[in-house]
Amino acid sequence: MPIQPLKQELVSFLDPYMPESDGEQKQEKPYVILTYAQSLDARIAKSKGIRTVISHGETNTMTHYLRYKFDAIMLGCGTVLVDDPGLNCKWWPDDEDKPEHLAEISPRPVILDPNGKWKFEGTKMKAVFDAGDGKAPIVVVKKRPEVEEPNVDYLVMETNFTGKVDWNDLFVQLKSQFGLKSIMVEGGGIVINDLLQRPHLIDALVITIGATFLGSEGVEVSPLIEINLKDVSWWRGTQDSVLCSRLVRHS
Ligand SMILES: NC(=O)c1ccc[n+]([C@@H]2O[C@H](COP(=O)([O-])OP(=O)(O)OC[C@H]3O[C@@H](n4cnc5c(N)ncnc54)[C@H](O)[C@@H]3O)[C@@H](O)[C@H]2O)c1
Ligand SMILES: Nc1nc(=O)c(N)c(NC[C@H](O)[C@H](O)[C@H](O)COP(=O)(O)O)[nH]1
Repeated sequence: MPIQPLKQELVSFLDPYMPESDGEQKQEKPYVILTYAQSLDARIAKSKGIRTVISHGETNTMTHYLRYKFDAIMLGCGTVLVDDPGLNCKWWPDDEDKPEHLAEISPRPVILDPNGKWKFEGTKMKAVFDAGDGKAPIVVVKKRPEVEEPNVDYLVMETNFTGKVDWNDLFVQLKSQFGLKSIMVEGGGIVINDLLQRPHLIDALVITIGATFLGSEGVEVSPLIEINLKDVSWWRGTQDSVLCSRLVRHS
């Protein structure tokens, strides 16, 4: 389905929080933003197993604009198993022709799946890839699968006693092994709550706030510790608003 035109004011609103387009970024780690849509009661879905639309058409297009600007889009396996997302980019500049294949402008999906629960085959992401409209994923696993899927790259990483990989190591590996200089992390709940607690790893937040309550059974975004924001800006749309900010880093 085609997306709405991009509200032009969103370009200048987002600009201070975007990665440098070409300049060589000197740091070891890619430029990382955390971006998601939440309800007024800080829920990102009605429940773990339900794909829930929170964004208005305007902010849905904004997400595609972000996909255009970033090298990679990262999600936990909880989200890909429930939402079956395509993760490609359907937006390109008005003054450019439609790309022959949307894969050219789409970010590389990165799926966190240490226990190998998700398969590329049979997904919307695979159908999009087969049509030339999206890139094949990098899957982060703790052990290389016995049967590797065609076109998938596996990044094997150690996990700690909670089954998690070290975020800093992960970002550094994604840049050094795959050349990913910028990553937008889209969720879901476990990933967002974990990363919000690591302000030193997050370069910016882009949060859509929808005019809805999803209820206490919903997937909640609420980090264990207090997190303070700086350089805060707001954009107000027809139905939802967007907050951009940086996170205060602990000394
Ligand atoms: N509104 C939004 O913007 C938005 C965005 C994304 C997802 N969602 C919703 O979120 C829900 C899913 O969230 P969730 O919390 O169940 O799952 P999730 O997507 O956060 O995935 C969690 C899984 O990712 C892996 N993982 C997370 N951190 C890891 C780490 N550091 N190292 C290794 N593996 C790691 C683990 O296997 C973990 O079980 C769905 O309902 C989805 O619709 C909403
Ligand atoms: N920005 C945003 N607003 C929402 O209301 C919502 N539910 C998501 N959720 C993020 C989740 O990862 C989705 O599954 C993919 O964003 C879908 O991606 P596709 O359109 O299939 O490419 N994201």
